[in-house]
Amino acid sequence: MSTVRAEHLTRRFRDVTALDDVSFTLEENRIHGLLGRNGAGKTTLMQIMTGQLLASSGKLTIDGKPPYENEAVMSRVCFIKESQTYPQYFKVRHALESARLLFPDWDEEFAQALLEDFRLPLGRQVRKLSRGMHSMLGIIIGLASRAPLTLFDEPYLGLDAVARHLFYDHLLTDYAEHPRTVLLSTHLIDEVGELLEHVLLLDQGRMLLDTTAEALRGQVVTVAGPASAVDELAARNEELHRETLGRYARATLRGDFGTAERAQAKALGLDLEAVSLQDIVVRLTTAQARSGGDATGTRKETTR
Ligand SMILES: Nc1ncnc2c1ncn2[C@@H]1O[C@H](COP(=O)(O)OP(=O)(O)OP(=O)(O)O)[C@@H](O)[C@H]1O
Repeated sequence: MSTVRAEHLTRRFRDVTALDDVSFTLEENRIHGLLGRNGAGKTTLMQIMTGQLLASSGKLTIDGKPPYENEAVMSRVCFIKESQTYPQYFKVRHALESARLLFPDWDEEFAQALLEDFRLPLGRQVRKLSRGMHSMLGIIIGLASRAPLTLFDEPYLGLDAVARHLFYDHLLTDYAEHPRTVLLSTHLIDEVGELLEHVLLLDQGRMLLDTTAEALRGQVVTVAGPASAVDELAARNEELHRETLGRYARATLRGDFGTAERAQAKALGLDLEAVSLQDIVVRLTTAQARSGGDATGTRKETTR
């Protein structure tokens, strides 16, 4: 178990504000998704969490302690990133042996089972692995580490659909038996929609969304029907997107879509459609750009 707390975290790189006053909590033993467009600040945040970077200001703690140069904290953290490098001579076997030494909760039997499932050859030199096989190695280490805080930063570059689903299945099954805090950053949002219990959405360094997946489903809906009825509902909710065809409109709205609001929409003759996590992310980040974000890493206001 591991809890991560960030308070007013900011990280600047010269004129770029990669993280801008970000506060959130990762509750222990949950699978969190870290979403956001390219350059949103996801990797920067994970680097601060793993003590590879210092914040310019603000505070981040893991179980109450800062991770930077803190071996006791870092022994409980596994960070799997796409750009992981290994010594030139390393074979898959060596990478797994190092991981076994590094992670106190390492499960060798599980690692061997994963190797078989992913069909990764133990004796192959890591530098000769294909792009997807390289990702598999990271995923195997991330899963078998059983680290109380496991971070996956875009872990599956080059992985085919079968291997990606193997990863999702193993993560869910193993997590059910050995709960831990997981943070997964990905652009394949629809694929992980069902996996995530909590969603964090970064946009130009700011936290646009920090909510449970369940709450989010009740917050964003698409309504379709007579434009006047859509207008009525849009007047008391945040409108993220709209398409109009004559007197017919279809709008994605954000608000509190509980039983009463849904009944009201039905009574107005509107159809309600669920919105996929990917569409929610696209709509929120596009609405954000329209409402005053700029391309330099700063933003004027949030939609929260
Ligand atoms: N070492 C650095 N020096 C200067 N700018 C940096 C550095 N690291 C990150 N940045 C900038 O900070 C911003 C956030 O980058 P980051 O890598 O955290 O984004 P990301 O959300 O992980 O993006 P992607 O999804 O494309 O991997 C970007 O504008 C990036 O150019």
